[in-house]
Amino acid sequence: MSPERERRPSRPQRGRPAPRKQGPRRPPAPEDPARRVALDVLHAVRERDAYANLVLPDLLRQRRISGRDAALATELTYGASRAQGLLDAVIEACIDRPLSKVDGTVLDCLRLGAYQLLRTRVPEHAAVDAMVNLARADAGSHVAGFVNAVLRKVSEKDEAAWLEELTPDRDSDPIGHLAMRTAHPRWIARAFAEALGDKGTELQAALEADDARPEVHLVARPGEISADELAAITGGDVAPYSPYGVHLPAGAGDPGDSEPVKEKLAAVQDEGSQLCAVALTRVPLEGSDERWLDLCAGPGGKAALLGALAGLSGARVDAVEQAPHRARLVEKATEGLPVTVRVADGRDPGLEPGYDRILVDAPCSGLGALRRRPEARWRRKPSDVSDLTKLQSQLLASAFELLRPGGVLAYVVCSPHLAETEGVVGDAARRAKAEILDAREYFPGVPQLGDGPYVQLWPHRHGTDAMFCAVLRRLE
Ligand SMILES: C[S@@+](CC[C@H](N)C(=O)[O-])C[C@H]1O[C@@H](n2cnc3c(N)ncnc32)[C@H](O)[C@@H]1O
Repeated sequence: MSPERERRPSRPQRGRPAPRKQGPRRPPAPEDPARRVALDVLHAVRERDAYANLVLPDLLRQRRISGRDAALATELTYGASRAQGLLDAVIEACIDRPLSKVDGTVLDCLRLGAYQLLRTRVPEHAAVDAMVNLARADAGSHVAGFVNAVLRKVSEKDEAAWLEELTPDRDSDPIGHLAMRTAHPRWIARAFAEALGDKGTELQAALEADDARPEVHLVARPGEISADELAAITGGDVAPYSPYGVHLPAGAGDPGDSEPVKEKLAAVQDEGSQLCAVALTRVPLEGSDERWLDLCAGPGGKAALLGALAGLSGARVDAVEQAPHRARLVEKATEGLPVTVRVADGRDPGLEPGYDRILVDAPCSGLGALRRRPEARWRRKPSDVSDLTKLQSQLLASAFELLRPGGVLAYVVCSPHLAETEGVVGDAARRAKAEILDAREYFPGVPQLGDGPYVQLWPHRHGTDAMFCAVLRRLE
């Protein structure tokens, strides 16, 4: 064993990255464009809270990277982002201080290097040398020895052996065990376990499905094109549950390029979102059924579906959105439909009460759609949930004020976290004197919906995002 491997590497420096001695960030290393892009994306995510799946395609385009290099850059960026917790645990086991004391740029290099060593077939020397070079370029030559030593230590074991060493015991800590095995933060694994009422095989299936890349779903605009026609044109499959849904095959290319989407006969929308919007329209009503409201409408996916269905039944939709730029997206999505978009705070939107149907698709932690954003699970914090539940309760209370007696409301969040789902709804229903309806009735044909009255969809059960839907009727 080399002396490097015997020594426990020490950290290169404390605190923030060393100022670069040669002015601004270096141009991409021409000999290793894939790793350079991956590193730059991790940097943007860490420093600017950027979204990897937005930054990466931009950088690939700007730098004209395609083919195998683009594929490698994508694999490294998304893989290292998803597996961050596991990679960090391994790196921490290879150094003699907390990870928080490692310079951010160096840490990005270590994460990318560890990912290559543990989860790809990149040869050890290629992975280590490449990351040492990048670390040297970005953080200075004094870090090269440290990065080299840490990565050599990481490479002494494969992923299975590291997991064996680092994973808590399944019997004494089942949630910690699965969290580490599936590279999820413990608090998210616990939230899933509480929502599922399971810490075993089903939790494992849920966490594994959360790691898989989601299929792309389209919604066929009601009255314009049927799901059958849309499936035939796009080469997709008619969705199993939504009457308007189509699942595109993997690798079908950019759905925005397909003719039906360009002509606004269809749009990209997860089947779970379609089901929740449609559920609201399925609830029987006595009396008028003309005024519908979408209280949190941006960017307009559900408003467009509701608008199309309203158009077919002679109703109109008011779509409220607080953020002006998102309200513009709603306008674009609902062009030509009987939808009026208003920029307002849904907690006090200044609208005339008396709505027949209201959708509250509330801002939420998004724990149900983590699979769409590789880094999202590591960015979210438990405190996000407590901040959001207050806003969710206020929006729901406002919606009840605007609903007519006998009118119906769907409360939807893309999260299975019990505080954001049952917690918010139970409180609001008590305060507003509302009846909680059995939402499962409005999801016909959808299996595994549990005991009700709420509907919680799951990627591993339904192939959808983990959307939650409660349906309530105002009593008086
Ligand atoms: C989950 S998203 C809605 C998704 C949308 N229904 C769709 O299907 O495309 C929640 C939206 O609520 C908006 N929002 C946040 N706070 C709000 C408030 N106080 N009033 C109205 N809208 C708000 C956010 O800007 C965001 O666009």
